[in-house]
Amino acid sequence: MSAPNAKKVVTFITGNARKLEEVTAILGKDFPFTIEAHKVDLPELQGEPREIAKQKCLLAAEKMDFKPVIVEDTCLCYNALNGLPGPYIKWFLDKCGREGLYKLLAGYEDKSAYALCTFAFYDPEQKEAVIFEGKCHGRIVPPRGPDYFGWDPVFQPDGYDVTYAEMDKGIKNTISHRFNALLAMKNHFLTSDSVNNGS
Ligand SMILES: O=c1[nH]c(=O)c2ncn([C@@H]3O[C@H](COP(=O)(O)OP(=O)(O)OP(=O)(O)O)[C@@H](O)[C@H]3O)c2[nH]1
Ligand SMILES: [Mg+2]
Repeated sequence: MSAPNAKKVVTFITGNARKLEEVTAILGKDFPFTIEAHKVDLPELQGEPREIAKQKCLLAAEKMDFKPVIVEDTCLCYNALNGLPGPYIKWFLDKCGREGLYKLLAGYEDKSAYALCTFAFYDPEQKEAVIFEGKCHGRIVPPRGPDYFGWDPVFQPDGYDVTYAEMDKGIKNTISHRFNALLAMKNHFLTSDSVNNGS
């Protein structure tokens, strides 16, 4: 049995170590759950971002015997392409590389884009996935900065003259799509009865 004031545990299911690093850094200590990570490569689903996150979350919950889990799905959306590559950015990055992600927009003047992060939390009491979204607007530029994380070198957030890859991690983690989605999730839990009652 856990101590009365022990934090509940929620498992973050992801196959991506970089995501986990950022989530841990952003949530810090003032999150009402203890985050445990579990590495599972979940299927890359098709469709609209919210529906993908919801289905991904239900698959993850099933694997974890319907305990509380969170998953996250990230999109990189080009305005000139009506939101594509969007949820398919993982394959575009894999097949075209970072330079290719920039060259995709060669025929378009509009280089604007947004990064979209969608978290889904499986709530065992409600038996449903609750969705939290966060965005960061910017534009697609020729790759600059270290190749540490995915498409970070080609995304330059609005208001900055450096890419995600060039900026200090501490700055990225206070303006990013992931930060904004986690802020929404954190606010939900800080006002949620089930967490505050310790039930
Ligand atoms: O430069 C980046 N900065 C970011 O902040 C970021 N967040 C995600 N990604 C990449 O975008 C694709 C999303 O696909 P994705 O959401 O399915 O992730 P994934 O399959 O790697 O992990 P997961 O699905 O097991 O959680 C994958 O290629 C990720 O590496 C990022 N790249
Ligand atoms: Mg994935």
